[in-house]
Amino acid sequence: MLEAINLSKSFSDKQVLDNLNFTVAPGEIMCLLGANGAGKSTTLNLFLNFLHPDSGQALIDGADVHSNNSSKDKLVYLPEQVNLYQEFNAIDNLKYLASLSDLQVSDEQINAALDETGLEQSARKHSLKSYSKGMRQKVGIAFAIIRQAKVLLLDEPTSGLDPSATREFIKIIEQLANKGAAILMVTHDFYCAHTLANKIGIMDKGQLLTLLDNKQLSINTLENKYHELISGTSVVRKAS
Ligand SMILES: Nc1ncnc2c1ncn2[C@@H]1O[C@H](COP(=O)(O)OP(=O)(O)OP(=O)(O)O)[C@@H](O)[C@H]1O
Repeated sequence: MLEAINLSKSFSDKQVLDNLNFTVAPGEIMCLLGANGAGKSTTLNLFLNFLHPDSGQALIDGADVHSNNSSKDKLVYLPEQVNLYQEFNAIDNLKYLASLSDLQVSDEQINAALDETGLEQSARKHSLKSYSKGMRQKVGIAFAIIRQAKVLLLDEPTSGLDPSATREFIKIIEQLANKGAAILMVTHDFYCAHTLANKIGIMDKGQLLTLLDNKQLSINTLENKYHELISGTSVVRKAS
């Protein structure tokens, strides 16, 4: 469970987050949409304890990430570019990451996690230098599987992915949510947000303007709501 309680953050005299409140329950996927500079990545950075809030709390399973270091053990973060160690192959990267988390993992466990992500067998022993963004992401997601992460934070995971890779990504994330992970994803991708999310928050200028029940929305309604809220305009699509 992920909870933002009255989270506020300023840089110098500029308020970039203003009293943010939301929860992401186990098995739930929440997407944050918003214009550039709305405060989405700052929100993730507060949950990662890379930044400290001026006021409010970022909680993982009820523990404040700022005062409880071990709450980060439950979390895996996938940045927009998953780089890892370029010279290592997928298996060695995962062994190394696991060792940093004091986890003992066998090759069988690593391969089982990579099987879940769909990373091809033939690619696993090649160095990450030769990997596409989608393949790197699968290695990052395999780490979340190995670590049995309860919380996944994703920053613009589908930017630069082709449609097939996006579809594969969506399937893997759905599987992780079905296994009980609480997932918070920052994105500019309406299709991905609409396909995956249970709820969608639209942010602007540090505020969560609305929290929508995605299952009640068509993608057109979502897009229109976004544009109405962010720029005061809506998009009218012609039927073809
Ligand atoms: N370390 C920092 N120091 C000063 N200002 C910052 C810092 N980090 C972010 N900001 C500012 O905070 C605001 C919110 O930035 P943030 O990166 O959270 O937005 P975002 O919604 O993720 O945008 P984007 O969609 O472009 O990634 C922006 O005005 C940004 O310039």
